[in-house]
Amino acid sequence: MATPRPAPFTPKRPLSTVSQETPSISRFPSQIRAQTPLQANPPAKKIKASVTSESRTRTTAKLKPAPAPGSPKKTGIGSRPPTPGKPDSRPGTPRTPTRSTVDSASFNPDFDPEEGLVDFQNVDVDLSGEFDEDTIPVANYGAEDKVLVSIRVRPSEQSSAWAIDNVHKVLKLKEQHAKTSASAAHEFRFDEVLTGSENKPVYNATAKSHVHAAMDGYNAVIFAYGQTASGKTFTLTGDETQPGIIPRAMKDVFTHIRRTPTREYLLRCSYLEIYNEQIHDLLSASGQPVQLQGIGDNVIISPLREEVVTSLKGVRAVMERGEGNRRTASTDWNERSSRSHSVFRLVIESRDRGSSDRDASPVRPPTPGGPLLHAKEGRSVTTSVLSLIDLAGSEKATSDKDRTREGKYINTSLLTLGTVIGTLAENATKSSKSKADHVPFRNSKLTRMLQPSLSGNARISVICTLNPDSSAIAESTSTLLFAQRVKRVQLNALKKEVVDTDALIERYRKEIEDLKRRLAEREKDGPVLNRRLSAREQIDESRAKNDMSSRIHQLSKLILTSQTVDEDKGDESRPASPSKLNFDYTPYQLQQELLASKRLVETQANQILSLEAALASRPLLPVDASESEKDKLIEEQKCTIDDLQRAIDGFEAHLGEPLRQTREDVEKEWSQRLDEEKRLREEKEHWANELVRELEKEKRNRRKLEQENKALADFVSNADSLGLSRQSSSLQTRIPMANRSNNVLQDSRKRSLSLGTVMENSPLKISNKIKDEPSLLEQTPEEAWEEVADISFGHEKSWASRDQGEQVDKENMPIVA
Ligand SMILES: Nc1ncnc2c1ncn2[C@@H]1O[C@H](COP(=O)(O)OP(=O)(O)OP(=O)(O)O)[C@@H](O)[C@H]1O
Repeated sequence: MATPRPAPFTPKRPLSTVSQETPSISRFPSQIRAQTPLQANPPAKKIKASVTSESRTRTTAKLKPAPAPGSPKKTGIGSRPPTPGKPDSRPGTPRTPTRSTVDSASFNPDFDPEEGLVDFQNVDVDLSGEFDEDTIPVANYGAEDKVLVSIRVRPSEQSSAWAIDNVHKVLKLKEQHAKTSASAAHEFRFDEVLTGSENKPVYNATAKSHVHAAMDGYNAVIFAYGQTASGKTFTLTGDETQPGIIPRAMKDVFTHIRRTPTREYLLRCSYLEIYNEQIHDLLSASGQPVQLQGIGDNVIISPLREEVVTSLKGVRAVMERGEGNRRTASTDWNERSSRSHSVFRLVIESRDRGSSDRDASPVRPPTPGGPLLHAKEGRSVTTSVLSLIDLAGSEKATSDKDRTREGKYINTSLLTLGTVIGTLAENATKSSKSKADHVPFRNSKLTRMLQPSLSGNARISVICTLNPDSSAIAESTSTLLFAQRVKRVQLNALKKEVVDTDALIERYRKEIEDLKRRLAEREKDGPVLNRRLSAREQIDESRAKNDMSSRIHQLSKLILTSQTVDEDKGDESRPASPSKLNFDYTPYQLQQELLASKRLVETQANQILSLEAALASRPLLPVDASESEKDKLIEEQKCTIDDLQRAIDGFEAHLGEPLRQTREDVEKEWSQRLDEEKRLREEKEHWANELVRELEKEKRNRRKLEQENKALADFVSNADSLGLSRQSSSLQTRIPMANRSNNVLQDSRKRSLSLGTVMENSPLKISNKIKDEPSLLEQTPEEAWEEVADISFGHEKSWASRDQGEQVDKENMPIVA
């Protein structure tokens, strides 16, 4: 049996406050609308149906009776007024690119990056009448370790089912309803219990201290939770007469800057939504799904467009653009129900402006629990993120198929949020961390995105919105139980700061200054230079200047975008180039972007090189290292030296030994050869001396023989001349002469024998020719005699013929003779 559908809460608003033509800015004050450039050209955005816009009630507005249960007014998307530039705004359909008209960092060569830095002098606070001008509260958020949980009960035309005690911050179900409800006995107590349509007290009680915590360097999360049509969007965004938490928070941010002359700030904002478990960047026209990367509590949202904002007006414009891209639809309970969880993020970077300013300025007291911001040279950079989350409302099944499907996703993620909060609350009560239960953060995109904050690294404020009607008691009780669980979650948020004074922001600032100086020089020389340049060169020069401007612009954006990550890197987290490509740019602008990116890569490559060089040349120990550190280093180096020595010894033992052996063997062999050669030489010298001596002796003997031969010849000739008997005398003469010659030959033979012995043993080589010639020593006495006779009587002739006919080696001459 179909249960009667609860009456939708659609309080009406007087038509005069909102016009049909400008529905997109229905949530902002009319005076703001007048200032924004969107007025002339309203941005493409999905809006609540005019009926819904009108239905927003003022504080004192009387709520009109709701349509009869069971017959909800289904306006539907198709029945909404046409939205300029957005023909089909159906949930889930691709969104038409929207162009930023904000004074956030748009692509403009004349953009001065210094303008991106906001301080107390140049901040545009744009104080409006409806905003609170209270002094900044210095809340004790530093000591806070619990989630700030508040209940906001929406006004209702019906009588409330709940007894509300604002003073004691207690809610209790009324008697008449308690009988049938499970929460009958429950009395719910929270940090704040708020009623009415005034958003200012809600902001002051639930968000203000967290906004200032974010400005002071803490991550802060403020989110609204509750059933559909209970007032989450109204609380966070509000309308033109009742700005919600987000516009008030933004206004407070700029007020804070104006009141803090000691620091300078850089603000970036992004806007995304989780629709059917897919994350979409509400500021990017690319339609590219956003991914969650990182490990554990380190969650990177990428690619995500972040826009530098320098004024409240700029923030509003960015918000409007994002709002326009949000998926909303009419449901049975809400004419413009949020069909997604939306997250508005503001990244706040700040740094000290220097000691002189600090001394002169009124200084806020240091934040309790947080580290001091002042680094060595007082230029540390503090980064924090303020997240403002409007959750989709939990709901029962609707009559629309698409809404039912969306509702399933919404309910699943809210259920996961509940489970995560429940587990965290349970874990907070456990004494040891090892007993802690696994927290299923990854079960939904919402909880995964909130993991760092829910794990404790953020100040959290939860505003649970209630529909006080009796028909919603079950949902309200569920919401209150969720709120109770959240209250038990333990927090431990710390400031996030870059203590290193060489932070990126500083380095890029230097580069920006350098580029600006160079650009100014070119501008100065421009007129003179242009006269000398051809038309083509002038265009090139102009392009170069544009490149420089783009580069300045790009760098100024880079300073602010350390959150993005290279997709290809997977889970590895590192600062990377931001994904800020705007497809609304003209081709020329895209080219400029490309050029600027290329140059950035080059610069970063150079920076890497110089860092590597610095790393390589850095001393092993700092100058002010302690003695123990030095001793330790010496000890380590000694160990290294010992190791090296051992290695050298090992080398000697295993490789040096064979080499030495070889060398010794070679040396020995050559030394033996040398000795042998020396010995042979000595022997030769010795025999040469012997030969010389023998030769001399032979010469003497020869001379003696010649003398004897001559004397004999003289004697014979004298005897012949005396006429002695020729026969007898010749015979007689011959005999003694023969005897005598024999004697001489015998002597010669002896001498030759001794010389022959010498020659035989001599190492000197004797010519074969001489060897073959018959020696006197080997001749018979008769032959010798003939020879002698021949010598006696024809020696002159004999020697002459020898000279002519025979080639006798002179060396052998004495021997033969
Ligand atoms: N405190 C309030 N005072 C006056 N009007 C309110 C209040 N809370 C909610 N409303 C009105 O109730 C209607 C539904 O509120 P709202 O859209 O904020 O609900 P929601 O919780 O965001 O719903 P959903 O989850 O479906 O998006 C709106 O028209 C809104 O103006």
